[in-house]
Amino acid sequence: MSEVYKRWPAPAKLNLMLRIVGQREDGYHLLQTVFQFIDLCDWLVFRPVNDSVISLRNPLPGVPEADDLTFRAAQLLKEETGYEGGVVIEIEKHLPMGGGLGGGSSDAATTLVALNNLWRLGLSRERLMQLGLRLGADVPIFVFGHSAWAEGVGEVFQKIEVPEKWIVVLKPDCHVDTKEIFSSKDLTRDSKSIKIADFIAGQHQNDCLGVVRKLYPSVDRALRELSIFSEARLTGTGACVFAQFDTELAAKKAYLPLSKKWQSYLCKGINRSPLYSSLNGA
Ligand SMILES: C[C@](O)(CO)[C@H](O)COP(=O)(O)OP(=O)(O)OC[C@H]1O[C@@H](n2ccc(N)nc2=O)[C@H](O)[C@@H]1O
Ligand SMILES: Nc1ncnc2c1ncn2[C@@H]1O[C@H](COP(=O)(O)OP(=O)(O)OP(=O)(O)O)[C@@H](O)[C@H]1O
Repeated sequence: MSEVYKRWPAPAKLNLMLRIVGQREDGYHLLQTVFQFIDLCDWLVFRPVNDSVISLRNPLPGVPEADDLTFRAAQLLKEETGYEGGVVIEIEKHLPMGGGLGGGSSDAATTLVALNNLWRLGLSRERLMQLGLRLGADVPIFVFGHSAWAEGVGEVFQKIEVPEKWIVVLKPDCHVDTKEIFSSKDLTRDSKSIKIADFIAGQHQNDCLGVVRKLYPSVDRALRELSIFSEARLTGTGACVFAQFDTELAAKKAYLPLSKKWQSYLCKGINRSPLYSSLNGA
């Protein structure tokens, strides 16, 4: 009989606002952003093996195994701890790639948290966040596991509670390159810092919006079509755009017509990552 292994969730995130307030000497940008998760997830399975090899059961099309963030996260854990075992990783991919929903980063964070548990490594959440940052700026929030006001390059967190609204996400048919947006000469890099209270009062600006709209006309179209129903925003550097709704009914009224034309998702904002409910039930 084949063994049944646990499935670990890797949720998507949204940036409910994003301000660029400076730039470090290494080129990375200093941000103020608000992260919230949505109940749309990739699912990962980790099967222990008797040798020391890390492998992917079903590598993602177009992503060489050694570049996959789950592979790199597992390898980093082995390097850091000297752990000698291996693992086969299986990814059930649902999150669109290059959509600004942080799918690859979330897969990496789930790998760090799950293998820390399965391999009994005993690393603290703080340490896993530091390791995650070496894989990408968006990895630490998924290890943190709670909605947050974030500063630094997006890795210094303060827990916040954000209304858990219904959300419609549209994925325009393009892949936005985060690096390209952050290297644009037209990017606003000197926004004034604001306070959490300003965000709560309605400051939802995303400083990447102007550059992304100009370079990617389909993002511009998605924003215009979604804004007929509610305030439409860009997550991260895109390509995904989203709008919040107070009721499921209102969200469906937007989702139904838009989903005929756009790759779209009807989901809910969540303040606690399902990764930790999964860990506690491990
Ligand atoms: C835009 C956000 O999605 C907001 O959550 C993230 O800051 C991006 O996070 P990410 O996709 O994990 O990005 P990384 O893979 O670390 O970085 C991609 C590229 O974006 C630029 N980058 C990223 C994050 C940051 N705070 N400043 C930057 O300038 C860097 O040129 C970097 O080479
Ligand atoms: N497990 C993975 N899942 C998705 N992409 C991965 C993975 N591992 C590596 N990648 C690479 O990372 C790139 C970005 O993918 P991802 O889905 O994380 O984009 P994103 O949602 O725009 O991320 P972010 O919001 O962090 O910029 C992909 O095009 C792919 O080449």
